[in-house]
Amino acid sequence: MQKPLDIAVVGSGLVGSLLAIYLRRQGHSVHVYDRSPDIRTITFSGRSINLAMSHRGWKALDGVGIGDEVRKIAIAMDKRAIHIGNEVKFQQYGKDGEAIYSISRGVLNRKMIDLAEAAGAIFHFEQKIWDVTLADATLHIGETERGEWTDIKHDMVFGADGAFSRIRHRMQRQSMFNYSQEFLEIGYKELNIPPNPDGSHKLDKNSFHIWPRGQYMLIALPNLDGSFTCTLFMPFEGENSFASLPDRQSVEAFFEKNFPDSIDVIPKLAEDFFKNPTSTLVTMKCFPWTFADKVALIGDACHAIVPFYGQGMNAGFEDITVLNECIETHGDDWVKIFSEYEKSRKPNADAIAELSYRNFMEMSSSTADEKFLLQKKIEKKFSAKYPEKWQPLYSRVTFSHRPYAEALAIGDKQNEIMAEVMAMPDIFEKWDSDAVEEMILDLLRKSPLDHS
Ligand SMILES: Cc1cc2nc3c(=O)[nH]c(=O)nc-3n(C[C@H](O)[C@H](O)[C@H](O)COP(=O)(O)OP(=O)(O)OC[C@H]3O[C@@H](n4cnc5c(N)ncnc54)[C@H](O)[C@@H]3O)c2cc1C
Ligand SMILES: NC(=O)C1=CN([C@@H]2O[C@H](COP(=O)(O)OP(=O)(O)OC[C@H]3O[C@@H](n4cnc5c(N)ncnc54)[C@H](OP(=O)(O)O)[C@@H]3O)[C@@H](O)[C@H]2O)C=CC1
Ligand SMILES: Nc1ccccc1C(=O)C[C@H](N)C(=O)O
Repeated sequence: MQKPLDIAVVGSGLVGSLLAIYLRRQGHSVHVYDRSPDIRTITFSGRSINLAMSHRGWKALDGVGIGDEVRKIAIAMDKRAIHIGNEVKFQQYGKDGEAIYSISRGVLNRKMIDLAEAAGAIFHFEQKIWDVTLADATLHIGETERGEWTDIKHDMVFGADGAFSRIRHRMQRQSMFNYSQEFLEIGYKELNIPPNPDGSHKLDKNSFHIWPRGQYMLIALPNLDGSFTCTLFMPFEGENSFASLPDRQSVEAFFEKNFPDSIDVIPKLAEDFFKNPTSTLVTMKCFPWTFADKVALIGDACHAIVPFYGQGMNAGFEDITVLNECIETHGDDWVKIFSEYEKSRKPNADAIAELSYRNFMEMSSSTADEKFLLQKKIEKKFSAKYPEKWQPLYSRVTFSHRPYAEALAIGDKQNEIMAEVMAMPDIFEKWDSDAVEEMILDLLRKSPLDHS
């Protein structure tokens, strides 16, 4: 336990509500402010209905003993189901027993607010934070940006207010504060596959479904009620884009041509397509993340990434794990805690931003490529035989707690090795042979991966 402080958390999203639980466990009084109404009292309509949770997320939840509670509402997905034409191919994610987990964002967020409240955090909904005075951790709250504001002073403020953070907005005015934001030319739209009349799932429930089509793709994640939430990722403009689908007829024709096996399972295709918004995707980077011992950013507020690795929330939860480790090490020295926290997290946030960006190509193009699938098969076999010599990149990111930056660096070296292996003549015939194994061992001897 630390010396008790009066701490404000701005944002009651996934990261803010979990952080509130951790701060309560350290003995602080915690006030959480959110501009939106209490998500427990409204029908949830935010971005991405469901999310994939993996090892890093589970560790943060288990750290305050709420992992098992959340596991009850999660569905394991141990493989990709890749839909090409009318055929489905499966690609296992990791070792037997390893999986990523589909969870409803709304259900998870509601549960965490309940748990944070039970832990003693006090929530203030429909409170818009417009500004913060960094030097003394004072929040400025009001109905409108130009109207009257109320000032509320705390000992410390955490900005967990998402990709368009107002807390970060104020920090941006500091000299030596670096900031960048880049929107993708690809947007997304959510669609729905309802359950069968008996409540069962229409597609394999324990798979992450992908329809890879190069410049665009459709994905589907299972929900507990037997439905799937689908997301169409596609360019805003050009051929095969949202702009090229202006009406019911064009949408139906596009899906019939490009996703023929989805037609029967998405009954309200055109209706949902025009009812649901087309949303944007952004990568946001900044540094520093903290101001003295007064203000710190956490989660999407300091590292918004594109969603293609399913790691944004996981990375935000890992911020909390690391912050808590810094607290355990440095006691009440918050200057030290903040400085270690941002130094440790920044390179890893940058690494997962890069990996997430790259995973769009892997999902939308490579998964449709026989050579890619063969490469994954070779890596899986080699890693099963020599686990201490080779852990595939996907597992390093998803089923490990080692730093993302290490995964990126080692993954690049592994790719160089695999490029040589895949260039072997007749690789499709001899992928299972001793010659392939020998070649990998030889390349590893010449260029070790620096396993720790
Ligand atoms: C399409 C899509 C799919 C995704 N899929 C996954 C996935 O499968 N796995 C995964 O790990 N991650 C995924 N992510 C990323 C994940 O959604 C985010 O990383 C996560 O929501 C970040 O949580 P947060 O609490 O930091 O921010 P947010 O969830 O954005 O919460 C911020 C909160 O702050 C409040 N707020 C904002 N401004 C103010 C203000 N001025 N005053 C008061 N309150 C304010 C908001 O109302 C909100 O409640 C996905 C993202 C997208 C876009
Ligand atoms: N990494 C990524 O790719 C991410 C992408 N996104 C995308 O960005 C877009 C916006 O996301 P998100 O912020 O979640 O969406 P919201 O719809 O919640 O917010 C969008 C904007 O509307 C304003 N707003 C919303 N609600 C309120 C309110 N109650 N009071 C005052 N202003 C409000 C905010 O403006 P103001 O700034 O003035 O408060 C905010 O910047 C979506 O397309 C989403 O998918 C979002 C997060 C991460
Ligand atoms: N949650 C997501 C949301 C959007 C796009 C991808 C994901 C993923 O999780 C991808 C998964 N990790 C994969 O590599 O197959």
